[in-house]
Amino acid sequence: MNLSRLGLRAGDGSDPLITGISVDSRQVRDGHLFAALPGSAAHGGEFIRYALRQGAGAILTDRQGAEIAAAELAASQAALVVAEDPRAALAGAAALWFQAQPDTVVAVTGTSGKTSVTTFTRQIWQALGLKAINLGTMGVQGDFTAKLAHTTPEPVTLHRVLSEAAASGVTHAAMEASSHGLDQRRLDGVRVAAGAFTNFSQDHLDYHHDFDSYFAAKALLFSHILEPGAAAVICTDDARGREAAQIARDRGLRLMTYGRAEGCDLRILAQRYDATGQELRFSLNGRTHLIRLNLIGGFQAENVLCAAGLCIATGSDEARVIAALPGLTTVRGRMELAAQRRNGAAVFVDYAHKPGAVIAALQSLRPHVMGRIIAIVGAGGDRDRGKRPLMGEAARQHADVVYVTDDNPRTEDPAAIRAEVMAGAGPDATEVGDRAEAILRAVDALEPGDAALIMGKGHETGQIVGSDVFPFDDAEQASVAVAALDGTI
Ligand SMILES: CC(=O)N[C@H]1[C@@H](OP(=O)(O)OP(=O)(O)OC[C@H]2O[C@@H](n3ccc(=O)[nH]c3=O)[C@H](O)[C@@H]2O)O[C@H](CO)[C@@H](O)[C@@H]1O[C@H](C)C(=O)N[C@@H](C)C(=O)N[C@H](CCC(=O)O)C(=O)O
Ligand SMILES: Nc1ncnc2c1ncn2[C@@H]1O[C@H](COP(=O)(O)OP(=O)(O)OP(=O)(O)O)[C@@H](O)[C@H]1O
Ligand SMILES: N[C@H](CCC[C@H](N)C(=O)O)C(=O)O
Ligand SMILES: [Mg+2]
Repeated sequence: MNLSRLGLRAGDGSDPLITGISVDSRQVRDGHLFAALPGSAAHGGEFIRYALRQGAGAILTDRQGAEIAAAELAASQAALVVAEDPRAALAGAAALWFQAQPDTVVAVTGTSGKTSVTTFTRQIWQALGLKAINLGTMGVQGDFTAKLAHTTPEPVTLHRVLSEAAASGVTHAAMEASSHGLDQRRLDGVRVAAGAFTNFSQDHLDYHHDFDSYFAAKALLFSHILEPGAAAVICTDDARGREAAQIARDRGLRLMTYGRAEGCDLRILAQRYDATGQELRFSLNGRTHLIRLNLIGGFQAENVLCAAGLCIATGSDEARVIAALPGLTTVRGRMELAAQRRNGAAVFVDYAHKPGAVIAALQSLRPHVMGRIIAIVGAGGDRDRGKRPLMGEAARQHADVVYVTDDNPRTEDPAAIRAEVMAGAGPDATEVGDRAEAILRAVDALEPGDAALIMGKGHETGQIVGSDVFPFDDAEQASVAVAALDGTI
């Protein structure tokens, strides 16, 4: 495909044949377009010289990138495209390069719940007989599978995956729109039929610096990505959700609100919890429905209604969507029932890895449990240290028994991390460095009616120690512990 067919124009008017697109100089091959993007650690312009050496046929960058590599560019035959916003230009080029995408793509943003909502959306579509995928933190799942390194991949990977999925017959895709992804224009070339906003709380302030710019990134889904006439499914329980809804209205989107507040199009009216799930009473456009969800945690009802809203807003039959909800199954590592003792006590695994999530996970488990909640908590190395005592404290306040253990110590001293978590967890907490042993001891302590909640790793399958990754899966360890104690799996 020629450069001009990718929506790009070289300064000297040349229009070379492009053989592929790369954002990393190390992946450049003969005739590739290399996108040299401004980065946080470096400017991609620094790598133009390597890209040229690897045979790049064209360079897409901004003015700064062109200046950095001025000498090398002058000495080369490669076409140079200087764009005001090279990330947006790259997104457009990647979309034109790969062309195909599933007919219906929806995108979900919000601090928590993106993986859950996209997974439920995919499950509903499949239940309706459609070929569907979800795409995000856990890779691509459903009727087409692939591994991903990012929640929202950069445009070349994103469009490659979308076009491969479409080629394999997938017609429906639900993707996570991370705030990094929105801010970096990774989704700009995707035709999105509906967007959703789940909720807003503290996260990623290292990147976005303050709450307003973090929100502004999320709001781009409604102000920028979705075209007028597309649908917006928004939880209006919090002030930021209401702000997003206003943006959607102003843009001429078809707004569907959900939540607990009066006036929501999809409204949670009541929930009743038991050991294996919950009964949910909700209304849709004024009509009341009562269904059973085999899902643990009050917040999953919000995620389910969001998913239902996305399906209905993109044309699925309302009655069939509602009929599919009782069949939804737990998302891997999100309040997942991992194992059960012979005495009935349950072991759950959840991806809560920040203080707010620890509180939400423990609070949402409470009404399902007659007896005690035994929490297993730890914090990752080489990450925000401030959250460690807060996570310990959250466990102390919202669980009955607390075990503090390791969670991806990475390059830090695991004992030092545990000490910081213990500072919040208090003197009654038990420190057990080895995560498998901590799980075994917690499972051993379970009495009838109790439940254990293993937090922090969710779907992860490795424990990162130094630069090594040791196979480790919380759900599997829970089963192993139950088998060791009860002689069954
Ligand atoms: C902070 C951030 O988002 N960074 C993204 C950004 O790169 P950067 O600014 O870090 O890149 P850099 O290291 O400064 O290098 C600048 C440029 O030079 C290029 N380069 C670099 C080295 C080289 O040898 N050759 C080369 O061409 C890089 O590809 C890059 O384009 O642009 C790159 C290319 O598009 C992304 O791969 C990179 O994601 C990094 C790896 C990352 O970890 N991002 C995370 C924080 C992220 O995006 N997370 C979100 C949300 C997760 C969540 O919700 O928890 C996600 O969607 O996954
Ligand atoms: N609607 C919700 N409200 C509050 N907390 C939630 C909600 N949904 C999920 N959570 C909590 O957040 C954790 C992560 O959920 P999920 O993976 O669905 O979110 P995410 O937005 O994809 O997160 P990430 O940005 O880490 O990928 C869950 O394990 C649970 O503890
Ligand atoms: N996206 C998050 C996930 C954290 C998961 C937890 N298990 C940890 O390692 O801290 C991070 O990399 O900070
Ligand atoms: Mg996610």
